[in-house]
Amino acid sequence: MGLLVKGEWKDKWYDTDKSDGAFEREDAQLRNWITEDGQPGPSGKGGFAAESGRYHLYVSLACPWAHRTLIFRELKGLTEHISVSVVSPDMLDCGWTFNVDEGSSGDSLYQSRFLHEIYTRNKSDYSGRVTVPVLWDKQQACIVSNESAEIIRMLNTAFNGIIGDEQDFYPEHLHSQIDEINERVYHTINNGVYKAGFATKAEKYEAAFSELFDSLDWLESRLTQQRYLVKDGHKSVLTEADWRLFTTLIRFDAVYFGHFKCNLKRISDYPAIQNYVCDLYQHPGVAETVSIEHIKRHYYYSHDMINPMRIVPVGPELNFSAEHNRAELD
Ligand SMILES: N[C@@H](CCC(=O)N[C@@H](CS)C(=O)NCC(=O)O)C(=O)O
Repeated sequence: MGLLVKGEWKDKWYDTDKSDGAFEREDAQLRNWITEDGQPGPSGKGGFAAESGRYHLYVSLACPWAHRTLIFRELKGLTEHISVSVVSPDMLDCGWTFNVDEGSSGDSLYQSRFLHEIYTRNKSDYSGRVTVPVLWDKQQACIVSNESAEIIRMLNTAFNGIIGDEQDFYPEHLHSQIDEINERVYHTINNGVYKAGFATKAEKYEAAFSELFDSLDWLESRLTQQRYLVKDGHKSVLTEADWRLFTTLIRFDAVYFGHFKCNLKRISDYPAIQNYVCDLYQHPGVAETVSIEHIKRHYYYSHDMINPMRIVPVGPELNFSAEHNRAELD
């Protein structure tokens, strides 16, 4: 694990000293948008028009943030239009690598060895963390974005004219409801598990732990009443809020419960949430984006600060293909 400082790779773990033992996630720096006609999006510069075959995603199958982008690529029928490279699950001294022997697909564009080469190809003196996902423009040979929350919004709409798909996971009239749920889910669940797992002081871990399980209780009661998180009139509808939550829930029992010490309850102890995960997992195209093997290997093997012997647990038994009762709910 490390970062780039003026284009030079430095092997360095997260610095929690400056925040008294709390893990604080850095904001993504590269924030351009693909739009239908290449006009600038809400941030960054323009010139990134939606085109078939022009863009490439660098992802890790282990990473919950990258996972969102793979799900949207599937849901929106973009697999033929946006190519993908998968990094190795092992993220050690050199950061994310394209080591094929360890399960990477290799870098089909530049045959790079390390993901940090993609960041310096974009900007030779880049300083910052080298994270997945990365959305790459093959035409201009540069990074469009390294912020998953924004990449999924681009995939949701920018390519509609090309693919003829109008499914909208962030409909205008539901923005405020979706944003409000995303806010709580992000801070207490998506990033909450990391705040618990990467804390270096007990009180910071305990604070994240209690917020996390308060939010899971809130979700259990909400999902007992309704199929999806957001209501549109009487019925709930599937939105990006569900997909953003899903990528954390699917990793929970395999990794966060043990490795990040989020062990008050497993997801399988919450009947409604467990069925909800199965429901989303069984949505067409989604199971293909889930690799429990990469997920377990990445966290347990890469974070030697937390698991110095790098032994990857064999269990638990997981069955996301089980029957669920969710279709009966509003
Ligand atoms: N804001 C980013 C966060 C991405 C992120 O933190 N990815 C992790 C993998 S789960 C990563 O690449 N970490 C490497 C590092 O922090 O050095 C997003 O959502 O796209």
